[in-house]
Amino acid sequence: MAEDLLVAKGIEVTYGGGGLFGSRGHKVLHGVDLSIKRGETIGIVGESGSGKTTFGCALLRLVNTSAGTIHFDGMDITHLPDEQMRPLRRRMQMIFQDPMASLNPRHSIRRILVEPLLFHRVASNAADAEARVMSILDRFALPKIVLDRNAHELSGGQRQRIGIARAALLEPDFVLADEIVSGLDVSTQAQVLNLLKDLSRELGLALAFISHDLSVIRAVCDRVCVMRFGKVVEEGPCEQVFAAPQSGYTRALLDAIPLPEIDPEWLDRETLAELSS
Ligand SMILES: Nc1ncnc2c1ncn2[C@@H]1O[C@H](COP(=O)(O)OP(=O)(O)OP(=O)(O)O)[C@@H](O)[C@H]1O
Repeated sequence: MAEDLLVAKGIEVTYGGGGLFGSRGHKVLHGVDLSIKRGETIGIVGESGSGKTTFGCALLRLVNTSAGTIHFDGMDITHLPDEQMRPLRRRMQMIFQDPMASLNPRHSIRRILVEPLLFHRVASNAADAEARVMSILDRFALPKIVLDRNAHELSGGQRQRIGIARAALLEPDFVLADEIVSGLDVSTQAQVLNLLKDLSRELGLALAFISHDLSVIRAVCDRVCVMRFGKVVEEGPCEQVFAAPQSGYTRALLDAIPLPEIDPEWLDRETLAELSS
């Protein structure tokens, strides 16, 4: 059985607090436990405000935790100082819902893809970086011309693929994808999800997929973790949770979804080819 890559135990996060009047702040995570194995894809689902993004950010050490522990690849990173976190940053990538917000609008796509490769020393020199970028463009079915464009000159689906390519180029062990397909039309969603699934399989990377859309989670994830009010109310293999949810909240979430927009069938290549022909 694959080993745990990321293990979070008893995570608590409080926003605000302190200040002039000594406010206690707003506690949004109340002891969240989750472990993710190498090569595993886990979906984190729950209504708006349930704490999904906060939890994802806590896993990546992007927000401070007030209690709990986070282990990455066997190392306790809960309070690791920034300079010791830096080499781990390459291995823990995040892909955002709005790629426009994460792709510098003043930089060409070439620069956006090449610079992190040199910064993190994944590529040994500029020529090596360029070669790696070229091969991922092919892999992601992106035309070479996008390299000379800026993010606002691309389509939403292309931008999202660039966001994924930038993360994948760094050869991470863990990728957190936060609502990355919610702004895309259904067939583009399927293409983006397909790419991520393939990458996770090929690179053996662990993928945490935050979505409020249960059909997306069901289409791509091995396991699902259902959150409500900053706690995990249910967690287990997707098939099991979708077929026989144990918590009333999960049942309510499932009952509330309309017929799935993304049929898992859509994720096979032949269907995709049919769609795009
Ligand atoms: N930087 C912040 N400062 C203060 N409160 C915050 C901050 N970020 C999030 N919150 C609050 O924390 C709670 C959880 O927010 P979070 O974004 O983690 O939930 P979510 O489940 O990801 O929601 P959504 O699906 O709408 O993105 C919400 O009440 C939100 O208002």
